[in-house]
Amino acid sequence: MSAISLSSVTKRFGSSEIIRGVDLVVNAGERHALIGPNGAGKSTLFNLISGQFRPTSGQIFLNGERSDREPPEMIARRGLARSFQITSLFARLTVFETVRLGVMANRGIRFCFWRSAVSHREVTNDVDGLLTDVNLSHRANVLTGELPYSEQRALELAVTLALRPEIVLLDEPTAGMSVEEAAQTVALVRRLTAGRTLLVVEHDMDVVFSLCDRISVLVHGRIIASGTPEEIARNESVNEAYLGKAAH
Ligand SMILES: Nc1ncnc2c1ncn2[C@@H]1O[C@H](COP(=O)(O)OP(=O)(O)OP(=O)(O)O)[C@@H](O)[C@H]1O
Repeated sequence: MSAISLSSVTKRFGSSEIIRGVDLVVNAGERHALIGPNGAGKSTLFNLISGQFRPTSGQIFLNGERSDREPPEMIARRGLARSFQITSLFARLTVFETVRLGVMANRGIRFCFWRSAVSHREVTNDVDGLLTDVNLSHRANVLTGELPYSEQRALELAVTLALRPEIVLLDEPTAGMSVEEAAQTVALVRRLTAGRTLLVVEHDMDVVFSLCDRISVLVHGRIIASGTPEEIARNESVNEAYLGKAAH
């Protein structure tokens, strides 16, 4: 069963075709990396899957059902969450308050929060659980803007997971991190995405090859290969178009 499936998807901005006929399948429960050079269209593809953009042509399916005509809120309700760089938005909120916004949004989406009186305790328990999951319990009362960078990214993960998604889209979760921080983040992402489907854009090939079950390579708006890390590592056109250069 595919969690995400794209069929002949294109996206134009004015006269430039950025996504040029993408077929992509992300199986339910797998961790799938989307890699490719700068400007290949990876963020655009994320925006198409999460409903921020509509394809110019082609079709997108989530869990087998067409999704490309639906707005982002509807797609979130279908169980897809993507990470956002939220920490600059909520710099004056504490870590606890920031995660609570995510929990409240999720309850609003799923349980008609405005109608049912959900107890303060339930929300607090959810927030505490998420903070424990991302190892930020000890930071609950710190202002978001004062967290060190890697903890800001962990906080984004907590807010993304507050939506209790089946499908998670992460955009460069280890960008700007030291080797040690990146390794910790990989362990965290691995643990927190167990039992879910993950599609991740990532430039660090160590992260990609250690975290993901399958990899798709996007070059100039086209998927030039999809396969296991081993298949991708020995694919000649991938090495020519991307990995060789990345290694270089
Ligand atoms: N809203 C837009 N309007 C016009 N052009 C856009 C828009 N969004 C993206 N593009 C163009 O699409 C191309 C692909 O951009 P995109 O950000 O998707 O690439 P990327 O693979 O994510 O790159 P990077 O790895 O550098 O983040 C770029 O040339 C960009 O300028």
